[in-house]
Amino acid sequence: MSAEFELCPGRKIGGSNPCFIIAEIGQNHQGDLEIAKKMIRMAKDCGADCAKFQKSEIEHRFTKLALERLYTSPHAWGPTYGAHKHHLEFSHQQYRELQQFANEVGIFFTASGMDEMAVEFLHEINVPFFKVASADTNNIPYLEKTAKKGSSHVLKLMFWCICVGRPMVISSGMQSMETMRCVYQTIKQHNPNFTFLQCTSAYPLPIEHVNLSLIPEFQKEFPDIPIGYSGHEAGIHVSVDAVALGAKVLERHVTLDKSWKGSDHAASLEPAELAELVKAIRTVEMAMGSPVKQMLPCEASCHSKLGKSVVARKPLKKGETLTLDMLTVKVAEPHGMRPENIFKLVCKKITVDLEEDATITDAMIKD
Ligand SMILES: CC(=O)N[C@H](C=O)[C@@H](O)[C@H](O)[C@H](O)COP(=O)(O)O
Ligand SMILES: C=C(OP(=O)(O)O)C(=O)O
Repeated sequence: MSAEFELCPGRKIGGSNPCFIIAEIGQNHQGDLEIAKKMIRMAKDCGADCAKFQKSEIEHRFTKLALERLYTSPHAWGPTYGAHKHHLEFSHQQYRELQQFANEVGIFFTASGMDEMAVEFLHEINVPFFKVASADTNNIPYLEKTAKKGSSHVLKLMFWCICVGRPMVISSGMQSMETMRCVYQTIKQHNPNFTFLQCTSAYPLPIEHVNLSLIPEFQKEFPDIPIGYSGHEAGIHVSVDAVALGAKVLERHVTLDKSWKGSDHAASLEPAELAELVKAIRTVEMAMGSPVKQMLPCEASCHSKLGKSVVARKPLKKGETLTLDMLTVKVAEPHGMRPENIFKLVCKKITVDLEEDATITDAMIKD
């Protein structure tokens, strides 16, 4: 069972807690605040736990030349990458409005801080946890500063004031396991509460590069943190499988319409798919059930109709010493000794006369 911690007020992840589902609105709002609000409401209506955005302080995230780069993609919102990114970026005031809206709707609200200044802002508005996008996962100075950020959960004990780090959800796209080990060591020094998400950063992600088997591998490498999955493949099935393999956090891009302009829409889930995904995850979690193998009360009726017992293969005389060829296994009436115990009867004495097919019970046996 993986470690658990409180990711958002009153909501733990890891252990046997339900998978925490993040609806990644990202930049699928097209730069339109009203669409962003519709998407927050949609995420809530579909049963997601959290609505997430991507916050950049553009001049801190990109170099001048990167912003001046021509962006000729059909998904471009401007002639240069800078113009494109500015079109998609909400202001601080707009973020506060979205946060307030999410609060009213009743869904957790956060964003990936796409640079250190963005993290400062998210800290200021008191998001419940920091999401580290894959592109920053090997940005060690950023990780150190982010991990050190105190949270609103400040415990005041007499003269002591203990700051518990704001939890972190860290994606692993474009990274190696060696880098992830270094990330683990970096974060762990400052913040005990974090999770790694298996992620491959391709949009849409070809199924052969999903590598779900990395979920148990991550869990082996880092047994004391919960592991999750950030998926960019089309459809919902792989994400449900990720949960069956132990993902305790699941992040998927969401959209109001996959055909819209924008790099992420094609690999995103429309509302009906998100609702189906949430339902399927809750179903598979229930189906994962218990690791203890035993006959369950719900199997009693099947067992009573078709469960087998040890019976006499031929007529037996009171006092006879049993050998294996005197016994067989059948669906019998009444039920008797369980078949797995048949070998224990060999060399024991039968204390009653029995007809062929008669059920053998414990009470009929003597050493
Ligand atoms: C790696 C990373 O940050 N990926 C993000 C999260 O998955 C994406 O949402 C990008 O922001 C998006 O694909 C960028 O698209 P464009 O370049 O058209 O603005
Ligand atoms: C890029 C992001 O996520 P991921 O790396 O998980 O795709 C993000 O959270 O902005």
